[in-house]
Amino acid sequence: MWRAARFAASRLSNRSTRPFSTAIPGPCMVHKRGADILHDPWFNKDTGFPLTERDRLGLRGLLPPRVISFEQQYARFMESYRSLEKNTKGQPEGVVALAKWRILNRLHDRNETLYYRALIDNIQDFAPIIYTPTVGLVCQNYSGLFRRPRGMYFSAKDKGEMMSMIYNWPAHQVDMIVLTDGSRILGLGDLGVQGIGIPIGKLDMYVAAAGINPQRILPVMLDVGTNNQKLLEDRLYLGLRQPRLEGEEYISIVDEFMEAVHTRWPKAIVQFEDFQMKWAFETLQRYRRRFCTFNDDIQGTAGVALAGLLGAVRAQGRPLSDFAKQKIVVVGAGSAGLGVLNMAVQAVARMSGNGEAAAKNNFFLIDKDGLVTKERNKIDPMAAPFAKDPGAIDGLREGASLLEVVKKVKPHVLLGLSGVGGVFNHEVLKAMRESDSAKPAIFAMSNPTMNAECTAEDAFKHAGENIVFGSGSPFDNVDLGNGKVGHVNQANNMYLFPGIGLGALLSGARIISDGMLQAASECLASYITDEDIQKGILYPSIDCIRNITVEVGAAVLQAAVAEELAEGHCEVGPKELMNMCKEEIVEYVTRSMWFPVYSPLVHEK
Ligand SMILES: NC(=O)C1=CN([C@@H]2O[C@H](COP(=O)(O)OP(=O)(O)OC[C@H]3O[C@@H](n4cnc5c(N)ncnc54)[C@H](O)[C@@H]3O)[C@@H](O)[C@H]2O)C=CC1
Ligand SMILES: CC(=O)C(=O)O
Ligand SMILES: [Mg+2]
Repeated sequence: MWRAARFAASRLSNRSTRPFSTAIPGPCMVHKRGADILHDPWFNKDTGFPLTERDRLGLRGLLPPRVISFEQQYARFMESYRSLEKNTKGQPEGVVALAKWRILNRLHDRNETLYYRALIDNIQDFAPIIYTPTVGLVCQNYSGLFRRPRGMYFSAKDKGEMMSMIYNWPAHQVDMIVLTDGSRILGLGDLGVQGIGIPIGKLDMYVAAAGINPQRILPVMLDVGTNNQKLLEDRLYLGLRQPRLEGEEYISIVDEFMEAVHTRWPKAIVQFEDFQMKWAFETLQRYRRRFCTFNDDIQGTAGVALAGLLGAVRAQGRPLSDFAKQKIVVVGAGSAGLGVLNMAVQAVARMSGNGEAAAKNNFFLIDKDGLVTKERNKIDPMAAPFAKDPGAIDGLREGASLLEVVKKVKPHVLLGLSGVGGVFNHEVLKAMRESDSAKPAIFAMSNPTMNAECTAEDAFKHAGENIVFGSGSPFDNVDLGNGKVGHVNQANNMYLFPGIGLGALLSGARIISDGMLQAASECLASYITDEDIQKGILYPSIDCIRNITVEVGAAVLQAAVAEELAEGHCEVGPKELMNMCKEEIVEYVTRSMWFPVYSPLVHEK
C-alpha cells in the first residue's frame, strides 16, 4: 500500500536544480509598447532588452544604452541582497526580515522574470522571507507597507458586481487562485484585508516549486470585514471597517465569487487558505464536488503531517504497518489538527483493515480546554468523532491538561497545530522522555516562529537527543555537541500544495478527490531514503522542492487518471494521459513547468 523507500533511491539521481537554460525560449505576445512595457513586471527586462527589441517595441532612448545580460542582472541583484544582509547584521530580527522582504518585493514589482529566477535559485534563503515566518510580519504591517496592489480584492460592498469585476483582471487565462478571507492568518488570528500577503506568498511558492506561469496566478482577498478591534481603529487600515459578515450574508459572498471565477475561467483551481475553522470546513464541503478546489490548511497539511508520521514510524526501525500501533497526541482541534486526524485515522483504518472506529483508539485530541472527551459540553461536531470515552485511559478525565495526557499516554508522537507558542513547555517536553517510542516524534507545526509549540533547541534539550523533530516554520539544526546534529525538518504544507495544484491542473480534473490527495501524501512519504530517515530527516530539503513537486504532481495526475476524473489540459487530452506510463507522466509534468528566462517579446495589436 505505502510504497516506502523502495523508489527513493531512483529519485535521488533526479534532483539537481536546473541550471541557466541554454534553450532558445519561444516568443511572448505583448499588447503594449514603450514605457508601458517597462512598467509591466510581467514583460519588463530592465536593462536586459536587446537593441533590436528596443527598436521593435518603441523602447529606444527609454533605457541607458548598454545592454546587460540576464546573468549579470541576476548577479547584481544578489550582490545588493548580500550587502543588505551584511549591513543589517546585528539589527533586530524583525527589522532585518522586513528589509529583506522590501528588496525582494521591489524586484517582484519591477521585473518578475528576474524575481522568480532569484527565488528559484535561492529558495532556501528566500522562502523564509516570502513565506513563513516573514510573511506573517508583512501581513501584520500590510497597511503601512502597502505601495502597489497585487492580486484582486472583492469586498462585501461588491455584492452583485463580482461577475463583471472578474473581467478587470488583465490576464486572459488564470490557472491557479489562492483565496483567503483573512480570518485566521497563520497563528496570528484575524488580520482582515492584510491577510492578502498569504495568497501572494503561497502563489510565489506555486511559481517557484510547481512552475506555474506567474501570468496565470491570481491571489485573492475576500474582504467581509474584520473582528480585529485594533485594525478597525487603525486609521491606516485598508480594509472594510465593519465587523465580519456571518451566516447567509457571508456565504452568499463566497458563492458569488466562486461563480464569477468559474464563469470566466472554468478550469481554474481555487485553493482556500487561512479561513477560520467553521468556514474552512463549510466551504470545503460546499464546493469540493462542484469545483476544482481544496483547502490547504485542512487537506494539504494533513498530507504533509501523515508523511511525517509515517517517517517517524520508519525512524523507529519499524515496518509501516506499525503505524496503527502508534499513540499520537494532537494538540489543536482546528481546521489543521482535525484535517490531520481525519487523514491519519483513514490511513490507519486502511492499513489495519479494522475500520475507522478502531483506528481512532490511539489518537488523543487536545484543544484550549484540554483533552476532548464525550463528556464535553457543546462539542464541535467536527471534533466529536475523535472525543475519547472518559476514563478510556485510567485517570484521564474531560479537560485533562496536555502534561497529564503526555504523562499517562506516553505517546509516540506529539503533534502541535494549536497556534500557541511555547505550549510544549519544558515539563511537557521532559515528559516525552518517558514515551513508549525509542525515537519519539515532536512536531511543532504552528506558524509563524513565535507561535511554534516549542523551539527546536528546547525540544532536543528537554525531550532528549533521540527525538525526531519537525516545525512549521524553519529553525536551524541543533548542535548536540560531539559532532552530533539534531536535524530540524520543516513540516509545512509547502511540500504538497504546489504538487496538488500542478497535478490537478495538468490532469484537467473536475474535482480534487481524496484519492488524489492520498497519492500526494504517499509520494512525499516515499521520497526519503532509509539512510536519511535514520538521521532524523523526514522531509527533503527545500532546495529540491521543484523536483519533489514534479513527483507529487505526477502522482496526483496519475491518481486523477486512475479515478477517471482527468479531462486533459490544453493539447493533451484524457486519452493521451491514460496512455502515458509513469515516466512519461513525470516527463510531461516537468516539460509543462514554467521557468524564468527572457522570452523575445512580439508586439501584437
Ligand atoms: N505547518 C503547516 O503546514 C501548517 C500549520 N498551521 C498552523 O496551525 C495553527 C492552527 O491552525 P488552525 O487549525 O487553522 O487554527 P484554528 O484556530 O482552527 O485551531 C486552533 C486550535 O488550537 C486550540 N488551542 C488554542 N489554544 C490551545 C492551547 N493552549 N492548548 C491546546 N490547544 C489550544 C483551539 O482550541 C483550536 O482547536 C496555526 O498556527 C497555523 O499557522 C496550519 C496549517 C498548516
Ligand atoms: C502553512 C500554513 O498554511 C499555515 O500556517 O496556515
Ligand atoms: Mg495556511
